[in-house]
Amino acid sequence: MSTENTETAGSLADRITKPDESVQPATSNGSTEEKKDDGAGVAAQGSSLQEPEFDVEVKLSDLQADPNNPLFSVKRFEDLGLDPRILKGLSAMNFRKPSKVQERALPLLMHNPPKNLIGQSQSGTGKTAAFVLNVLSRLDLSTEEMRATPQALILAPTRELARQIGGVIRDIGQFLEGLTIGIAVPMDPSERPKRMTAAAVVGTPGTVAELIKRRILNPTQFKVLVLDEADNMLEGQGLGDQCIRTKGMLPRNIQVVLFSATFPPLVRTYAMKFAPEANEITLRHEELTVDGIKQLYMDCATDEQKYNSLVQLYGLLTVGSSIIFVGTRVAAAEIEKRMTAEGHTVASLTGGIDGAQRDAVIDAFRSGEAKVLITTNVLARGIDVSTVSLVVNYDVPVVIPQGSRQRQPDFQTYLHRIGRTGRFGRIGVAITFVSNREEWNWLRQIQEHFGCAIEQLDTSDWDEVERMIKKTIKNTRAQAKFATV
Ligand SMILES: Nc1ncnc2c1ncn2[C@@H]1O[C@H](COP(=O)(O)OP(=O)(O)OP(=O)(O)O)[C@@H](O)[C@H]1O
Repeated sequence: MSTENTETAGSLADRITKPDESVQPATSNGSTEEKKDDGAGVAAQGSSLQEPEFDVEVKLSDLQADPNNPLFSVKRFEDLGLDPRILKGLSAMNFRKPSKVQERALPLLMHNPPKNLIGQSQSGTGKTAAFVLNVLSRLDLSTEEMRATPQALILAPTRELARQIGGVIRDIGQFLEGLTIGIAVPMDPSERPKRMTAAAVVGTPGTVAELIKRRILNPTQFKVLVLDEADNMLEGQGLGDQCIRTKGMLPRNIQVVLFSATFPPLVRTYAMKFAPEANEITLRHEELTVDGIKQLYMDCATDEQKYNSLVQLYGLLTVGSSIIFVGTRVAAAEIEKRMTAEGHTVASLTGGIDGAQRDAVIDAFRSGEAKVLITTNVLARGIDVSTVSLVVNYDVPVVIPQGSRQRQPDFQTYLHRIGRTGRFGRIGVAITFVSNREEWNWLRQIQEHFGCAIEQLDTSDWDEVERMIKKTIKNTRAQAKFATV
């Protein structure tokens, strides 16, 4: 499994956040603890890598008017049969037009009788809102009793993603009176409530299964089951087993919705069993890279030179927000320690730290208080922080396929990692470090797999590197304006 699995079958430290805790009940002011920007901006906000005169409104509408762009749609949200209070929520979030995946998925999702859906779309194109709109449309909040009855279950691979999705439900549903949201992620057993009484429940699979088993969460009235990052959730053991176990405890006729940017062929076959007779929205792997993300690599002679390159880049990293992906928790801790000792301000988040600390770090990163985040694959997927303008693959993501001893490039993880930048038409830069022939080969395979160009940055001239990155952002932005993704 490529993503660092933070919750295993044995993990009993359950975290349940009642609606009034990390995710607040729907309010009309839409204030959020995990403050998101309004979604209409295109350039990385707060980044001096962007040009200030840039007209973000023009840009997003240009992208949404290009039929070849994943953000394109002919319809308006008003044409999709949504409740006026939900439309009001979208408007408050400044979502003007649906993206392609939202326009295509919503009629399929909201059709009655409900049908299953397997949906694929590039990173940062609004899959979350697509399934959240369906979830909100299907909740019955008409009585006190129903408001306290769990009706929709969304499973995500990590606590950070579960909390983020809870925030999106709250934001879009802010005008739905009585909307209650429960977050079920690992927490101390002493903090567990006796009963989870929220209409929409978002959680990680192990915790949710455990809550159902302990009769804290009543599974009998669930109408919708969503798996976000579904390929990751279903592949391999661990999360996959937990998802199957959980689904086995839910009503048989539940609507199953699977979303991801990636569905490798083997997992897709399995996904079709998990979501029988599903409608499908698919992409070829050559269509998966996002034009707004400029992909670069740096040839570093040694591991030490990798570190030196990172430190050299630091000035650029802090211009916007940046994520540095490393292969292991140990590597993350070492780099953090070394950089901190040398006077740099960096934060780190891995599966090795406790839940409360993880929440504090990701919240600080979202708010911009922490600008450089060192992490493992635990944050490779789904995390949406629109100010991220730079992603560094300090280590090329690799995987050891089952039954093999040979490491291979992890195509899916590469795509998800670089997709933490370039969100919803924004521009971003992804730099991968390679320090030997093997890594260089992996990178070449990644390039071939996605049919994309990954250009070299020359580390012998740092002024040139800086110029190149700034120029890249400018060009990428110009390209993205006429993108044919
Ligand atoms: N119709 C819209 N108009 C404007 N902004 C939108 C719209 N839909 C989604 N967004 C914004 O786009 C960003 C990316 O959305 P989201 O996180 O759902 O992407 P995703 O497709 O799930 O990506 P990933 O595959 O990386 O998980 C979010 O900040 C969201 O608020």
